[in-house]
Amino acid sequence: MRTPLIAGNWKMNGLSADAVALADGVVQRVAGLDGIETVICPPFVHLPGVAGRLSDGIHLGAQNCADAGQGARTGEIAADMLADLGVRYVILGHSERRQFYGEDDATIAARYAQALGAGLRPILCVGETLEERDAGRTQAVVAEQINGVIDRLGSDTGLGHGVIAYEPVWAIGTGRTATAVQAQGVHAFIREILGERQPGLADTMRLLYGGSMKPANAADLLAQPDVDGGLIGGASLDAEDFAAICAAAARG
Ligand SMILES: O=C(CO)COP(=O)(O)O
Repeated sequence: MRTPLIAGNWKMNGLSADAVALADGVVQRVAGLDGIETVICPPFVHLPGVAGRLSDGIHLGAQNCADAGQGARTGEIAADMLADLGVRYVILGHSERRQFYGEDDATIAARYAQALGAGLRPILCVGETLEERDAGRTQAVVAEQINGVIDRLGSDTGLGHGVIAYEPVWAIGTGRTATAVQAQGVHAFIREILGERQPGLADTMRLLYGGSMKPANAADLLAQPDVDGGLIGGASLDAEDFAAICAAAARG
């Protein structure tokens, strides 16, 4: 039995007062929901402010962590610094990191290993561009992104207690969502890859869908057998919308 997980990726939004107000709004609406886990991932600088506002079942997440331990890495944040603030999850390999900051499988794997080492739960993001989907390469791209990390982690640790988020790039911030059938198809394929590469995790690892998930389409997506939750961007900036998605996950 996989507990549904709904994670809000606030991306690079909000000043400190906005972050606290949004966290309070989420806690107020989500705290009573049973049977789901909720994560909110504010920008780094708001982590301490938000940490003090959370309640049971609502965890703190970060949007990245460094590919090395503490030391000479200007501008980066080490995984143990995040754990020290009470962070439990960390988003890694988001398509915006891949696209705008050139993160590749090697750096993502190194970040993943750092996160596991600090006791964080990585949320590894994978997904194809529209061009890749149109060229029939969705499965190849997703397999390459997952295997690229597994190969570099080595077999001892593997993906550990991480989570995979399937986020088709063409659905992020576009209002264009993958249909429930499209999402389920890729999620089932990811479970097949896990079955081959990490058999112990194939049934237990949670697979999130991300890309224009909103209250109106959440129930349909979350009803799919291999969709265990969502990674929410735009709708996570509105406490009511985010809570409505959490409620859909709790009902499903
Ligand atoms: O990138 C996302 C979450 O990480 C999805 O963003 P949107 O929900 O705004 O499409």
